[in-house]
Amino acid sequence: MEKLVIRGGKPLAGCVEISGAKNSALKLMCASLLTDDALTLDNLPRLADITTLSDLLNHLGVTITVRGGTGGRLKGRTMTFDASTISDTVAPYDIVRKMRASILVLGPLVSRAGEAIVSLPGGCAIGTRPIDLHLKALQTLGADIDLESGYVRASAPRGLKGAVIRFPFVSVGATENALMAATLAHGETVIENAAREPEISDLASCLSAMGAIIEGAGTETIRIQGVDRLHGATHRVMPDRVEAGSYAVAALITGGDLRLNGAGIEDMSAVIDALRAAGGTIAADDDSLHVRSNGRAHPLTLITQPFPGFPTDCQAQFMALAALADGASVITETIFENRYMHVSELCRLGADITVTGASATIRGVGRLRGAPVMATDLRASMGLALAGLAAEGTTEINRLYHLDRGYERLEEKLRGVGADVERVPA
Ligand SMILES: CC(=O)N[C@H]1[C@@H](OP(=O)(O)OP(=O)(O)OC[C@H]2O[C@@H](n3ccc(=O)[nH]c3=O)[C@H](O)[C@@H]2O)O[C@H](CO)[C@@H](O)[C@@H]1O
Ligand SMILES: C=C(OP(=O)(O)O)C(=O)O
Repeated sequence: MEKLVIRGGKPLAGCVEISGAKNSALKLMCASLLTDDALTLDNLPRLADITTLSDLLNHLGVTITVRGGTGGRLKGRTMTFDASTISDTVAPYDIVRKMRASILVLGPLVSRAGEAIVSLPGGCAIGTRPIDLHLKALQTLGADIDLESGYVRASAPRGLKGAVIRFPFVSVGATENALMAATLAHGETVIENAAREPEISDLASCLSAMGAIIEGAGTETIRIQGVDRLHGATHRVMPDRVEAGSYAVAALITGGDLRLNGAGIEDMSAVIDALRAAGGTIAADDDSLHVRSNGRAHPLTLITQPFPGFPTDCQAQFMALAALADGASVITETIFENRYMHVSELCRLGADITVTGASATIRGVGRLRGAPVMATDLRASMGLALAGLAAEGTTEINRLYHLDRGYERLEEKLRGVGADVERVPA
């Protein structure tokens, strides 16, 4: 076990390279199951979740070749996924329990191999996170679904059949599972009330490069004409908009000035609006986002929403910023029912936050003071790290494995812009 020790109070300044998006990379890797040719992905981040999914794909028979970075040590890796032979269609509990996104092998497996047995991923700290919409979508495409001993058994021995899938509410993962499954279904599939997240568009563009016929990705209606087979392709993973949003908050919360190279600015409007509302000077040029603090943040009113709304994955980070604002902020979480696990830990650093139902009222304080805190989930951990960077004294963040799921070389990137942070044995 390791912990992060942050000696706060230093304004961060300089450039941060933004990595490839975890939440796109994982789905793109699952898409490799749809073809017996090789799929090459560039700009893959070095993250624990990528390793976990690689282990799962290996278990299913996918051969993976890693070709190192495309540039300096902080550049992404290139990996080739060869699923010419799917030797096993069981995604075991031991791997799936480490990462919920493992459920994204279900659609591709049943669509290409005609069957899949995938462990139910279970809930996690941020909510119960059922997968009913994923299962309903695959049933609509003609898969037989049974739940047995903690596993989902999906079968479609004669292949899936295109259909109209109408989601009752927006789900990123269910849209992705349905989209991947539909590429090899017979006939046309229409996904209504689809998620519009940029990661869906990135997945659709990779699938299209593999020969899929897809229209409307990035809108609420996606049309897919099924094809007999997909072929290999090379695709570059989009930038991580949540990582970029997190470093943007690091600039404002420390009174700093950061240039975020490779940030996907066009996918960050809601976050950029929030950074401006907080009083930051934000400039976008080419592929970098320049974020400069103008002193203490202004209070914020934020509501998490599906894209293009403000992302739930940036909620904890902006709550840390609001904790030091010059007035009272209100943040409302509408996506996950339990995504306030960081509140009590922020309060241990001196924040003044009250949660009522889905809303948190954050009364800004003049300063935070370092303390040992416990990370509960990925973004909560980043919220605490950001608060620690601004706090007086030393903050220790335990359970670092949460951060390692989603932030590539965090302490290296932070040290590169002047933070006093180190990883030590816990
Ligand atoms: C690996 C990945 O990309 N994770 C992201 C993905 O998660 P994920 O794809 O799991 O999130 P969803 O969009 O599916 O979840 C949205 C809401 O729908 C609920 N739901 C979802 C599916 C279902 O079958 N039934 C159901 O009730 C969930 O519990 C949640 O309350 O999108 C979330 C929302 O932007 C992000 O916070 C996660 O970082
Ligand atoms: C919640 C997240 O990831 P996951 O869906 O994999 O838990 C996240 O990236 O913030």
